[in-house]
Amino acid sequence: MSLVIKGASLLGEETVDLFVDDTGTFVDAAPAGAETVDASGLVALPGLVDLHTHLREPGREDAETILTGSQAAALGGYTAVLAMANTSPVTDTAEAATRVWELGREAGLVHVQPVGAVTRGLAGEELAELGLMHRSRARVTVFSDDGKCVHDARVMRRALEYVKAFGGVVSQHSQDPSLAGPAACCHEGELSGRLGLPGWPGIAEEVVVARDVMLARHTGSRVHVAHVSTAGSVEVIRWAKAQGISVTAEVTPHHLLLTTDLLTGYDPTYKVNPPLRPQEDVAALRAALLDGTIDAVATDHAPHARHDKEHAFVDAAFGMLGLETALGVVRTALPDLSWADVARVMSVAPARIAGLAGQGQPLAPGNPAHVVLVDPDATVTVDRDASASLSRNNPWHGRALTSQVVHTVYAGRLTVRDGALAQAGALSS
Ligand SMILES: NC(=O)N[C@@H](CC(=O)O)C(=O)O
Ligand SMILES: [Zn+2]
Ligand SMILES: [Zn+2]
Repeated sequence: MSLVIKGASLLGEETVDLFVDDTGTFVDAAPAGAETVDASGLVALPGLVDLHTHLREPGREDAETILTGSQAAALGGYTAVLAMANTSPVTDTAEAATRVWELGREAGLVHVQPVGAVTRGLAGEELAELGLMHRSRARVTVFSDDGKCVHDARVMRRALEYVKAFGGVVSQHSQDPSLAGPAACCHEGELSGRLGLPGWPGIAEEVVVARDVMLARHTGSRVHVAHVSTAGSVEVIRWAKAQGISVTAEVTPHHLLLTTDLLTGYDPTYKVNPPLRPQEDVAALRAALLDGTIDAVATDHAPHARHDKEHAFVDAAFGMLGLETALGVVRTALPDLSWADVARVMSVAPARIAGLAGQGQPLAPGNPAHVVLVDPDATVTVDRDASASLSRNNPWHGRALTSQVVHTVYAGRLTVRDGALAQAGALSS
């Protein structure tokens, strides 16, 4: 099906018509018989790209599947997601990575790009099949033990040396386990003491970020810092970039808007790794995103079944949903961010970091048609039950967020139309 996207405001600037042919490519004139999508008043951005998504398949299909996670992604305006490796079994072989990639293709709603584990079983000891995963059909280029830190410096050094050969990148979950162990669940400070919750100090993140940028310098390889959460980490990354070290970084929507004081009610919805931080850190993260020290926003969409999340705070699983709300949270947290900057941090930079050809490209003839059309003025009150995700651990429930995804186009096909999933029939046409 070819498309005419009529009257869209390109990155919030001039109003244009966009034409898509039946191969899913932008062209410079309306193809015969094209379907018209009314985009008047809507902002057109390149389809969003999420560097950090947990899809839970294989292993925890009660919490999310590749299909339901793809649906949530499309509703959030995404056309590509990187699926983290901490599934069961772990994505640590070419076969496992290829399977995730294939299931993503079958779902057909976004590009699902598997992230490969750095170490076998995420155990932090032996390297996983990095080269084989890269040479598989999935062409894995991003490797991460996310959920766990690659804390052994020798293993991290080896991994960086190994992926350098093919331009890969290691995305690190920065958490020194001797400073913040598995029980650590609340930003360490006056509040963690008062609440009696095990503290997760900012320094446990910062020492790993500092070590890793030095390893990146030493190896000449590329490191990516997942879910940066403290002002101290921002300082280290700013310094490293100024030295010309190949480091990139992401921040989550929740770390841009929510603060640690939400934990006073012991609501496990707000339990996440790394933990919510004080306002000073939130302010530093916002400033770092604006000045380019932090390259990208990544959701860290972390669905959990009720029976894993609805526990006493210390026993509940870490993580919160994010795909469907990310754009609204970014717009709400940073109302002055230009649409060009939204495109930069949510599409262009993440596509570049992950090396995803065809994603994060200008909406121009010759490029694949991955587009999101956003109502910039809408206010949406989040309802956790109106979600494509199988999980309900949504920290935004009941909150009003600015802007709404109206249509999403993936490879020239409408995956979301008028704010709802497009019919399967329309997808296959
Ligand atoms: N962010 C989280 O709190 N949880 C993630 C793991 C992770 O991103 O570290 C998960 O897999 O549930
Ligand atoms: Zn993590
Ligand atoms: Zn994660």
